[in-house]
Amino acid sequence: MTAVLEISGLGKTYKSGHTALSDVDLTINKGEIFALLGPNGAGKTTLISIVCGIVTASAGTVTVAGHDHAQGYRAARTMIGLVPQELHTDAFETVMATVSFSRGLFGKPRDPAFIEQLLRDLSLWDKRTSKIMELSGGMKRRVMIAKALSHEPEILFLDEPTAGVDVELRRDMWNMVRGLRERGVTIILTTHYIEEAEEMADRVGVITGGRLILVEQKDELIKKLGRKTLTLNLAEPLTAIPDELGQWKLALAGEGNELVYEFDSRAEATGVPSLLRRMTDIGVQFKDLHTRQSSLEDIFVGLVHESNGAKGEAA
Ligand SMILES: Nc1ncnc2c1ncn2[C@@H]1O[C@H](COP(=O)(O)OP(=O)(O)OP(=O)(O)O)[C@@H](O)[C@H]1O
Repeated sequence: MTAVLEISGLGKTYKSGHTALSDVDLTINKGEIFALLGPNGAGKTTLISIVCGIVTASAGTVTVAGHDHAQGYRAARTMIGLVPQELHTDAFETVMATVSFSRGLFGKPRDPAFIEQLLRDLSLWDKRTSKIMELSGGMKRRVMIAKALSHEPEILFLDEPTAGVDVELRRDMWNMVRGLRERGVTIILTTHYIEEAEEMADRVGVITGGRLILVEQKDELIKKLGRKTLTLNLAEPLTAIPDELGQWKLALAGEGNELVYEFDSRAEATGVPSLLRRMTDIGVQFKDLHTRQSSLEDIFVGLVHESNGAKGEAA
């Protein structure tokens, strides 16, 4: 695996005195899709903005494909495309002029065939002579993507790309992301839609309070997702878990009226059938049962909560 982006000891304290990032270390590999998850104000945009040269870091280093960000900024920045959260572009220009101009800004030679293909891929070709101000919000977002890709970057940052977009644009966006990945482009996105990260990302990072608290392969997270909880509503309450049920990881809840069993739903033997048989054998009856699958959202919320709790304790 080749590292395309290396972030080390990155920190940012704004002039207001607010520390938005603390000691962030992160390595992104070429060709991967990395999702950065975090609650509002976690520091996601600050992180992206530093890498894209919009905000200056207070501490740490950023290296883009071997180019040190501070010394070789131009070379580093040319390799990066950014689709920002906020849409800002010249309202009076046409789509074609806006996108072609962006390419020129990075010193790339004109390539009308490339721009045409890009506009076609983003369903913007028919709108190429329209002024930006005449476009719908979704179309404007497509223009922002076309601008970000106009200089053929190797790394694409998407900051909340699907917030407030319609289903069609979201689908197009993900098709585009998959297509770019096939061509070896590295994609780093922030999203509030955790299912999206679940579907698209190779790896996931969770950031909260300016700290990167977890970076993990999505498959690993899916293993965690595989955890299920079975709750059995008992016919008669229990005061303790019977010794005969000692081999299962059980807990009593609901004042002894519920028996809760947590298990790995992907495991070959979940232990559920044998547990139910054993309960029947020893005369512990249940009226009802239900299962619940933990989602990435549960894991995410739990992590953020834990981290905030730890901060509170430390304070
Ligand atoms: N220019 C600034 N001056 C002072 N504080 C700032 C500035 N920009 C951002 N912040 C603060 O830094 C923190 C991190 O903000 P950032 O925009 O990076 O978060 P985020 O994770 O992108 O949030 P969201 O999901 O809401 O976009 C927030 O508390 C924010 O108020």
